[in-house]
Amino acid sequence: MSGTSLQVLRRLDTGPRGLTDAEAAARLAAHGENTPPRPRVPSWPRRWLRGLRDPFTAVLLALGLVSAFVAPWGTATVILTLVAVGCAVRAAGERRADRSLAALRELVAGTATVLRRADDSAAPRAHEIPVADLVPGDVVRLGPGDLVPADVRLLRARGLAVRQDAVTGESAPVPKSAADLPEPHTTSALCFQGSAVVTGSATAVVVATGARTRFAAAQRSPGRREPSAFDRSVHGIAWVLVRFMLLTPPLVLMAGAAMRGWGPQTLPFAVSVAVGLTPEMLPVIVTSCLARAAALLARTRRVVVRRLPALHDLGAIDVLCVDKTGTLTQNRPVVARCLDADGRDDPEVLRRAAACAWWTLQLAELPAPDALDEALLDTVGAAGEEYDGLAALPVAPGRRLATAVLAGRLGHHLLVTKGAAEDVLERCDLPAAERQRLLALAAREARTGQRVLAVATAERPARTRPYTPADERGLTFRGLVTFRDEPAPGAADALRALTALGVRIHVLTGDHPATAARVCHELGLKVTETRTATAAQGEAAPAAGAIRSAGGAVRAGGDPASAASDEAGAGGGAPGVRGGGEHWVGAGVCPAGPGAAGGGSGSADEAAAEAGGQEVRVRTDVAPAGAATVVARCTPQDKARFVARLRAAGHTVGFLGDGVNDVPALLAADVGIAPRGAVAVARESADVVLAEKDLTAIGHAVTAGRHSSANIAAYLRVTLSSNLGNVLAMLAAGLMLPFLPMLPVQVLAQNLCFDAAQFAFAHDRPAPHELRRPTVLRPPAFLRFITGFGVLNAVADLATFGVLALALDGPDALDDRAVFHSAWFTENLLTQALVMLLLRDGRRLVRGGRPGPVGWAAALLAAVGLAVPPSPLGAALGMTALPAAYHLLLAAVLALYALALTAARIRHTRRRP
Ligand SMILES: Nc1ncnc2c1ncn2[C@@H]1O[C@H](COP(=O)(O)OP(=O)(O)OP(=O)(O)O)[C@@H](O)[C@H]1O
Repeated sequence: MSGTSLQVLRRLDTGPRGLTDAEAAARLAAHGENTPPRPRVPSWPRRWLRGLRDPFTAVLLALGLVSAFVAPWGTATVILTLVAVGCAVRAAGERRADRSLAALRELVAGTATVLRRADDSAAPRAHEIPVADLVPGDVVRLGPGDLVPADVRLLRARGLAVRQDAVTGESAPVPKSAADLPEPHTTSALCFQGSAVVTGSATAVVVATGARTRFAAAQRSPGRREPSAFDRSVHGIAWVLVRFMLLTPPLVLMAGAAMRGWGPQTLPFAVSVAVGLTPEMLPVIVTSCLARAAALLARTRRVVVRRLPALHDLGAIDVLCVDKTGTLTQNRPVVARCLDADGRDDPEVLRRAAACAWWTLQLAELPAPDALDEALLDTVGAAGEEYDGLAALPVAPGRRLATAVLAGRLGHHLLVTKGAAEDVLERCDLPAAERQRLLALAAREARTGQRVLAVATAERPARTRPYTPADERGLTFRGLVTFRDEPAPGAADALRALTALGVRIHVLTGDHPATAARVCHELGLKVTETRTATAAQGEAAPAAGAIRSAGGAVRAGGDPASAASDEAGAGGGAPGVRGGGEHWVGAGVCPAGPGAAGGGSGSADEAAAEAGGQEVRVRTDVAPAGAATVVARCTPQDKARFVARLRAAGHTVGFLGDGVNDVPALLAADVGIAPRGAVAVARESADVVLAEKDLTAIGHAVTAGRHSSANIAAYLRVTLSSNLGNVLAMLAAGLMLPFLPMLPVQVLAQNLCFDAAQFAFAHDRPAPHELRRPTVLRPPAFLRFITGFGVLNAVADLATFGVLALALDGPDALDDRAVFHSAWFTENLLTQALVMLLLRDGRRLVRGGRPGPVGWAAALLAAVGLAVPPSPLGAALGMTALPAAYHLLLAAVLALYALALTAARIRHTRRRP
């Protein structure tokens, strides 16, 4: 919307004081709710067609089409039916999952701060209202972490920068200003729905809502992240198999041609064998497993999984990085003490800090005070009213201090600065020794677990030129204010549960290291290492920041033994600050929970980082399993870099954070998790959102992720080793026999039965030990497993036939093709049923006296295997009834196979680390 801000206000029939309640209600009725346009629900055919993009289904389709041209219609029909049914089941699963997620999104819908008046004469008041209730003409306030709730025209803005990639695709923050500029530049005064406020604050008038916003027109989702752990492993396995599948038909063809010359059925048989190898139900079973678990989590724990594969990644995480304030603590600080430079109580320090908070709040027009400012104002009241506020330089991501410029004595301005002790003292005129002493004083307070702000002032000659951070120099130190912030309820239990699940905790915080270490201690985490991450040059260079100690002393390689002795030096395990605070390097943390082992003996799992040309080695695996590390004074980029390094070192990393500072790390992690109460942009960036306060839901979500991953893994293990065994046996038999070991249609029918039985895996319950550690599908280990068991399966198949052929009527029986085909069909389904039961990795066959879903499915599969050959369906498929003696021998052979399978599995389990 073009024009000056005044013209825009007039056109919208509103004013800078906002609408009255009655006007807003009338406009809501006229314009409708400000609900973001619902993502277009794909139609059934579209969903169905999307299923064809899956590599297995695509290969299957190609094989179906080939056989339509070269084979009898039966083969092509069975293959194409498989494709059609697979796509339909998958589309139905996705639709169900989408519906339950859409309903859940309501649970985490956002709010906006709007100025409304009771009637024309009343003063405007800031209200927090649901975003859906905004109307054109409303005046809203925006602050860091907010998602712009509608298309707005800025009326006033301070230091505002927004990320508007959801609308325009540009991912770098864009500066915005309220200035009335000529036509081509007016977009700098517009912010679009779906943009995220990175820094600064603003007051703006709503110009468009709902379907009339730019976001509705663009319908773009925020920038995609790189493939997750889940995508990586499933794709890894899928592509190996697809290659193998593509190789199978030529191999079968060549073998067949060599043995029997080209026959009319050789090509269809080759195609069927390739189909037999395909785990075509993989996408369907993956979707069903994940969708079921996500729906259950939402219902029972109110955990919203916004991206289904994130559930698998949750099950795979071995490291969870958490921020402290608002996640491990309540972020409801209360002023505890105010002290002067000598550590004596001094209420004047508190009054100055509160004056700074008051005027920052007024002048920066933040929609809500920052929690520390709120605590100051709660204690002192409107402390700044005796001054006149002139300018404010608020806190921003990567900037740990705030300054208010007040009118001082005649002809002078008074700068009041409060912020992180290191950052404020760095800007004070002080001898180095005095600075060290004051840092030690701050560290002493922090060691009690309190949050600490330093306060400083400066008097300057009055001027009209605007103030910038460069003016925060030559300050006079006034004292410290400390705050208590209680641990979040449930945080200790949640950490204990995660530790018991084998997840290591790293605390990444913007706060003082000693405060963070103390909070960890109170939550039952024993600190094994604490580091300080500092941006190279304060707030000016967050991008160049690297993890290093505050005093510049780099903790190179972090020797675990020295971490342990640091800890002793800091007071027998109590986390603490040594050497006056600034050279705070390392004390350690170890969880007090199960699996905790003191000290640190991790292997040298290191990642390197460049810091201003200087190579800094950062240990990512210092502590033993379950132990925690604290990295303090992190900028948002430090947090993201730490997460990225852990991922590069092979960990699957979750990040739990609630603030605008946490957004880069939420996006950098395999799984971003936002707690209830997180700012809108953090919720929007997260894969998983907790709708309840209770952090213990994370442990349940991790278990749910492991549950579904374990089922997917069991399905893959069973189906792939069985399919591979069958294909190998068929290839070998094809070379030995003068006829095809099975007719193509029989191969496909048997495959169809097995596929149907596999659905039981979506409903299975994994063995308890599978839920106790991260579940990662590692393609190489996986492929080794299926090759080993596949070969065993093939040997069993061939041995069975050798024995049976000899024991029945001698080698001549092989001439009876129908008997051979029927025997193979039955044997195949029975061995597949056995594999389903025995390769499930320690799961019980029977629970509470009843077989589980996989038990029932295996029984049904075996029954089909026995019943089909003598039935009319069997006759239609070219099979015949088998002699009774065959069944007796088959039972004996199957018993031997079951023994061999169990022995091999036990051996495999023992060898596994
Ligand atoms: N309103 C404020 N005024 C002055 N300084 C502040 C204010 N809020 C925060 N700070 C300073 O900035 C530091 C970093 O704040 P930031 O929001 O990055 O992290 P945090 O809230 O302390 O911790 P976490 O990263 O765990 O959420 C704080 O420790 C404090 O020293």
